[in-house]
Formats: sequence, structure tokens, C-alpha cells
Amino acid sequence: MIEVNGLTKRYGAVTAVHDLTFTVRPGHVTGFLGPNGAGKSTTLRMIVGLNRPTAGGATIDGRPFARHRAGLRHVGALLDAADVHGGRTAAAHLRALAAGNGLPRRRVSEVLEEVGLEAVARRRIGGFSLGMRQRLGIAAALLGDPPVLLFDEPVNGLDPEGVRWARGLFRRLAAEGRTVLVSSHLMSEMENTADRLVVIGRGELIAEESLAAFAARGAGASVVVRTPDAAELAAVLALEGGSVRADGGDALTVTGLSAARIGELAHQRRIMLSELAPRAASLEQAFMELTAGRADYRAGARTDAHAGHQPGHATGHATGHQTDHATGRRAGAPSGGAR
Ligand SMILES: Nc1ncnc2c1ncn2[C@@H]1O[C@H](COP(=O)(O)OP(=O)(O)OP(=O)(O)O)[C@@H](O)[C@H]1O
Repeated sequence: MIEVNGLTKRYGAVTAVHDLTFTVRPGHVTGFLGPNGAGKSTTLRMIVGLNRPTAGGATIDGRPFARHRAGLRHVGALLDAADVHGGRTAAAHLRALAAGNGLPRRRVSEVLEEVGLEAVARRRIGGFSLGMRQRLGIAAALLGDPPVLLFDEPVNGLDPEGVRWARGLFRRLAAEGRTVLVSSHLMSEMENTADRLVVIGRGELIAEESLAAFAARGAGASVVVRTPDAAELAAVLALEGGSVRADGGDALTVTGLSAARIGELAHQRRIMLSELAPRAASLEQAFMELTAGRADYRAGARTDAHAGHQPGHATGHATGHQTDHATGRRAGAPSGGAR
């Protein structure tokens, strides 16, 4: 179990994470979601002691990460797949990690097989694609067979088969009773993987609930209506507080009114309907609505909040990250002191 309590991280004037409190339970895949720059990586790094909180803290199975002597045997993490020594082979990288953490050498071949990299075990990591590096990072996280696992954007760069494989792996790890926290900025990556969600925006908690509860919020749900009297019905529905989009011809898409209410209003006005079809919100839509206004950057426009930010961070970790991000530590080996 991971317990995050009042976790806060400030970088000068920038508050990356603000008073974040949530719990990640064993036996589930918990999706850690938020738009770019929401503070996911910073939070994960604080959980494993690589960033020092400004306030608050996090425990893993009751103790801060630093007090876990078992290291990789207790907690495995993929934090930055690019953060590996390119001159080493995959096998050598994992062997060094195993040796440094007192793990048996046989684990190296076991995890290489698990992630499907046996065939390239003796190739230098420098020539690996991002997807292969992600697999290697996942292998490193699994090396100590730990009960607690954290993965930061693990499916970035994986091909569709790789994404399906990773989903299955996370679910299996959770089914084995492990605590599995997986971050993503895309709801679509989580909806077939996670059964619980922690959603953050601009460093603050927005939602902590089951995927089912999230889906039931109904945000973004709409009703498709077809009628020969589209203009008249649109006016009636707008008066009732619905928001109506004319889709051309006899079709309208209505939000803010239930299908039952639309049917009732049409009946009262003797407007004939040829279709009345509720459409559930996609989870992606619900996520977008929930985090609207909490994303630092959206296509084409920048919000005015976080005025001190460098535009470069829209692409991830381009600028302003020197203080904490460049720790030079390897994925899967969250050890050493925090900055
Ligand atoms: N070392 C740092 N120095 C200054 N600001 C930082 C540093 N690390 C992160 N930030 C800022 O903190 C905020 C949260 O960044 P973080 O990388 O944790 O977000 P994220 O949710 O992981 O985003 P992404 O999906 O883009 O990786 C951003 O505004 C970022 O610019």
C-alpha cells in the first residue's frame, strides 16, 4: 500500500504538487492520471525518495521509502526509460542492478524473458528504440519481484502489441496481490488497465475513485435526437436549459437534458422523433472535462496560470527541470538521497 499525505513540492515560485493525499491499495492497478505537467512524475519521484517534498510525505507499506532496507525487493519503479547507460548491454545493465541490490543473477534472464527482450539481451542499450527501453525499464522494476510497483508513462513508445502486453502484465501483477501504480496523461491508456484512478491537475487531487465510479459521473454524456422539426425542437430544448448542437439534416446532439426529458418535451409539442438515443460519455471525454482548465498547455493555446513557466515543458521535461530531474539515476533503481 502506498499512502501519500499532504505531499507538496515547490520549485521556487512553481508549485508542482500541492497538498496531495491519496492511497494506492494492493490488488489493484491504480491509474495515476493528469494532463502534461500535472505533477505525476514529481509525485512518483517523491514516493521513492528521489525528490524531497517541501511538505507532507509518502509511505510504502507504512514506512517512507528511505527506511525500506529491502530496496528493489520491496519497491520496483520505472521512472524514466531514457535514463540508462547506452553503452551497456541490456543484460549487463540488469546484472549490475541485481548485483547492487543483492539479487540472484538468475533473475536477470527471468525478467528479460518476461519482457520479451531475451533476443536482444546482448545488444547495447544505445541502439534500443523507446519501446525496447520501456521494456527494459519494466524488467528492471520487476527484478526484485517486489510487492509494490510504480511505472511512469510505461506504454509511451510501445507498439499496439506492446501496449496490450503491458496491460496484461500490470493486471497480472495486481491479481497477484501487488500494489501497482501506473501513470499516464491519456485516459484511453488506463480504461482497459486500471480499476482505480487517482486524477490530478496542476498538482492537486481532482478525483480518487474506482474506474466504474469515474465512468458513472456521466460527464460528457449526450443524447442524439432525429426529427423532421429539428429547428423547432432545438429551440424548445435550449429554452429548457439543454445545449444543442445541430449536426445537419434532422440530427441534433443534446447535452444537459436526459433522453426521457427530451422525449417528454417533444411529445408535449407534438414534435415527431425518429430517433432518441442516449450516448454514454467516453472516459476520455469525462477526463477532459474533469481536467479542463487544469492543463497547463493545450494544443494551440497556453493558459495564463503558471506565468513563470518556460514554454519548453509542453513537450515533457525540456526546460526548468535541472534541479531534480537530472539525477542521473537508472530506471528501476530508486535509491540514494533526494535533491
Ligand atoms: N526540477 C524542476 N524544476 C522546476 N520545475 C519543475 C521541475 N520538475 C518539475 N517541474 C515543474 O513541475 C510541474 C509538474 O511536472 P511533472 O513532470 O511532475 O508533471 P507530469 O504530470 O509528470 O507531466 P508530464 O506528463 O508532462 O511528464 C511542471 O510545471 C514542471 O514544469
